[in-house]
Amino acid sequence: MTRDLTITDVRLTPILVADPPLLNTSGVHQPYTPRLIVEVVTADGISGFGETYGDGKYLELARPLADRLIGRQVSDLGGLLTVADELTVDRARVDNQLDVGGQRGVQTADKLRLSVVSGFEVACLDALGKALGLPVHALLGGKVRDAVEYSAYLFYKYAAHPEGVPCEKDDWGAAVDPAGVVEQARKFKERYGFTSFKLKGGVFPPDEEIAAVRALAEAFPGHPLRLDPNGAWSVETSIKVADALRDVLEYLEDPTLGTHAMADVARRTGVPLATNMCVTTFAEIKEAFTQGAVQVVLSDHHYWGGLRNTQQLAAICRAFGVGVSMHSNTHLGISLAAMTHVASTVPGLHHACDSHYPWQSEDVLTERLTFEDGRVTVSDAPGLGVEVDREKVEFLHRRWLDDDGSLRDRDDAAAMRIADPGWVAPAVPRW
Ligand SMILES: O=C([O-])C(=O)C[C@H](O)[C@@H](O)C(=O)[O-]
Ligand SMILES: [Mg+2]
Repeated sequence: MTRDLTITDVRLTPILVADPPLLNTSGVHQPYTPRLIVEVVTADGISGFGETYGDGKYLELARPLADRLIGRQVSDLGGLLTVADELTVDRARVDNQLDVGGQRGVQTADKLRLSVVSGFEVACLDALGKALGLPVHALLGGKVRDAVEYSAYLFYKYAAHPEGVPCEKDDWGAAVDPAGVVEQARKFKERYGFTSFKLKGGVFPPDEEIAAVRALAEAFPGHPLRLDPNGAWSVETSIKVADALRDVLEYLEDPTLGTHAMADVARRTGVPLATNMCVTTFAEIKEAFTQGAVQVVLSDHHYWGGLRNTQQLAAICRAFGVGVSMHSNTHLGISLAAMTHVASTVPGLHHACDSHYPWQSEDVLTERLTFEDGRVTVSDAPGLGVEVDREKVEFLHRRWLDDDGSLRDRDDAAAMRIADPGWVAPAVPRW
């Protein structure tokens, strides 16, 4: 049967989703965080869904991109990138700006455009797959594994958001010391079967974080462990931590900022370094790889510009003998499905991928995706293989509409100031 793949409508729905009080080097997560749900509709009435960052700077590019897609084909993924390239980015959004509290380095117009287009690319692939009766992994060339392994993403965490702040409750408890971190890891293992553990560091002085990783190693012997302080340490501190943990770390993630500093640490410790900060664009690859600055690149289809770019990144990594895995920010089930499809197509995925999904008690799917033995099964249903619940989207959109603007742009430092009014995101390196 011939299908009409013409895009006739693109619906953009900004939402706010519950987020627990997770600590990182800039502060703490706010009780609700913005995401954007992208729905692409074809002439045949098929809807495809994607999600991406929902902060204002992304929304202001998403609308003009949506308008320019009407009349194009959902299958025209190359053209989608070309259209996105033409979007004008407000200079104030990029001049001297950091993204996600600096976790992706300096903001650029290209990074902004790629982050927006990623949600549209996934939506187009979902619609195309549904139209053709093919899963997204088949559109990407086919899966090479039936399930994708994820790691437990451990965070230092307060028991609750500050008294009086509207929020959803969670049952994870506090984790502000080694015993709390081990307890959290136990829950992750019990609930989802994860066997790799990543601790988000850069929160407490390095000796305390070394003690937490040691406690994990003792509680879970032989399990791959990672520590990620988001560049909070100097080269000398990074070397000290690497030396203290070399026998238990699978890798150290972004201990310090910048290619030269990372290369110095890698050279002087021999501990593998992973990154989602020093290599975040194709342009940064050459220098980082030739200097030996990173041994594992953590791709994130949201900011690399989609699933096809993620595959290209993986191919480049393979050519250089550099490992590849996946980074994650707060995301919902649409993105977990997208991550799982693309990860299923990447040969040589030797490290469990990151995912924040277990931290999200709310979702826009009729049925949440599940982890079995730490793995998500790759769906063979058409498109992403997930169904979006419009009532849930509407509920979370209503929350976004009702917000006075204070939660519409992620600000971990502002959230920290509610508990600690003098807080400013520390300059890095902090230690
Ligand atoms: O470096 C990383 O893995 C991240 O950037 C993940 C998240 O952004 C995490 O640090 C967070 O949300 O606080
Ligand atoms: Mg990281």
